[in-house]
Amino acid sequence: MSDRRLLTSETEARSYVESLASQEAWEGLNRYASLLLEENQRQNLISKPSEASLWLRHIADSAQLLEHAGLNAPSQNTDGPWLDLGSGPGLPGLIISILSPELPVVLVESRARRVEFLERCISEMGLNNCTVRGDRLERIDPFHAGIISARAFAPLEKLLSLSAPFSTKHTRYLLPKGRSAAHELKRVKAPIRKMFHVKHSLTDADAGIIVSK
Ligand SMILES: C[S@@+](CC[C@H](N)C(=O)[O-])C[C@H]1O[C@@H](n2cnc3c(N)ncnc32)[C@H](O)[C@@H]1O
Repeated sequence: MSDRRLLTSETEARSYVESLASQEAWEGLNRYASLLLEENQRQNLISKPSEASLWLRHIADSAQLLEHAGLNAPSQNTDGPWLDLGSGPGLPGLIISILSPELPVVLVESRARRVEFLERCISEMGLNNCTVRGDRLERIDPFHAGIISARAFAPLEKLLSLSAPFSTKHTRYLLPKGRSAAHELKRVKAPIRKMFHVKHSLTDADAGIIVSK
């Protein structure tokens, strides 16, 4: 455990994210951080205590998914878009779309005020690769996603069942599950369990990301 990479401060988190970003993306992420903090005064997008560690707790925590996306691997099917379920304020989907402007990203979010915020961010930052579906996932006509992410969306079994119409055998799941990752994976049936493993999170020594093999 001790040799694991771990980000422990806002400064480290910002440097980490900057290392993944082009100049344009870095400016976009800083703009997003301002918009998010401003909007958080009007609606509850992130917890108030986590505002002070926005880059560590939310932005770096989202950005690290790119390390597990396998986007440069020839075997990775990127025919379908990156689909982010229950995006809330755009975590992680909007962060991914800012960092990867060539990658089509679809955000699904059911709450109208959150959808309005996502649409405003997309418009103000000119994110041509990102679209929002403002509805419950269950009501959206299925399409095939290359990658499916979901952060704080639903328990694993429910998440897999809701997202099944959007996945193929090539779809990669990236599911930041906080401190419950290993426990959640243990609780699902063996055939499903074998399709996933848990990667360490860079932002919390006890947190994990459930990733499909
Ligand atoms: C706990 S929040 C997490 C938001 C964000 N992913 C994050 O990490 O901050 C879960 C979000 O999923 C949305 N949501 C819950 N069930 C949904 C569904 N069936 N379809 C679409 N969105 C849903 C909620 O409105 C909420 O914004």
